[in-house]
Amino acid sequence: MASEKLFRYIPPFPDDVPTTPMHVISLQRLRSADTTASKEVMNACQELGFFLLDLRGDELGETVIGEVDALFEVGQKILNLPDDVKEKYLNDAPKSFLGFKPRGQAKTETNEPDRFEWFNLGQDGLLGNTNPQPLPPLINSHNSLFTSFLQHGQTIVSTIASTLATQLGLPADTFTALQAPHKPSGTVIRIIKAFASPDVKDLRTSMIHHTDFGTITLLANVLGGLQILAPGKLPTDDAAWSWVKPQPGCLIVNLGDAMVQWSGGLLRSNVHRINYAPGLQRLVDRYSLAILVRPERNASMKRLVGEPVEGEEDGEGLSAWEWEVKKAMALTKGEAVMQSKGGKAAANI
Ligand SMILES: O=C(O)CCC(=O)C(=O)O
Ligand SMILES: [Fe+2]
Repeated sequence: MASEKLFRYIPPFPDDVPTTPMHVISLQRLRSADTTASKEVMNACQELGFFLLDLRGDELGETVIGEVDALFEVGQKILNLPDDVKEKYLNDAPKSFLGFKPRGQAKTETNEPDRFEWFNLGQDGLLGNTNPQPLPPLINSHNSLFTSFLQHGQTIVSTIASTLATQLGLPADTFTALQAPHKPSGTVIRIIKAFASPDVKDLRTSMIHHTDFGTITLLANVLGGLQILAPGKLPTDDAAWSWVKPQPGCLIVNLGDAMVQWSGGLLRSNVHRINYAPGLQRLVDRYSLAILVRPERNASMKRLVGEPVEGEEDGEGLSAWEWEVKKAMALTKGEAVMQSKGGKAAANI
């Protein structure tokens, strides 16, 4: 997450909206294998599938805070490039999700066009795993910043993944070995612009509710707008949604479906969405930044804990790439049920 600095120039997050209670876990304590912090990560990943990671006071964390600040500035410029530049780097969905996604390419739950744009910058091109991704000069000129942010983010992801493996009684490198940054994968850095919602008659979702496909997502928010669905509730239940209040110096961490699959349902990927920003925050455009880590293409999606359960989705025999294509196809055919997966009911935090 960004430093205090970026929070100074935005309308305040209101104090009269329901917010999601979340564990705040210190990166410094996690990196020194602190038992309490490790158990707390495990609990958060079973109960909600989301937690806040406090980067402050850790050398790597402080570096990432600086990189997030710099990337928020660049990201805003990238997402405001003229349309004729963006058109040259459009994604080729569903074949490839790299590049710009224009506003309205997907639908919201009311079947209306979505209200966000994004740019997906692939890890493979950045780290030389494949040919470079065609990039606008504005991104190319910041290649080293994007690359170091990605590498630092991957170090954080690997700390979380090893903590979870150890907590599950597996060898520490169980998950990290399946998502090595130098092996081809669908891992991306994503910058998002969710448009302001000035019209009170048109307060609706920007990005439809979903779970992330991959393993671990690191997310930097400054403005509100991200909402989490309470475990056990239906997305159609308005009262079941609460807002995430962004905290300076903290990243939002959430697990994706691949971690649920590998852990045989012990870990949780929770439904979330981008709604309009709360209070006066809805009057300004909202930018966010994420690293969405996916398993390497050839990784096995076999569950590593417990036995397959009849009737439950099973990746046995599938590679990560085949598993992702199967999921993407189900999504486009409207067959996918966007519901939280795995985990156990939340205790009071
Ligand atoms: O921008 C955000 O706060 C969330 C974005 C998100 O959920 C996603 O890109 O998968
Ligand atoms: Fe997401």
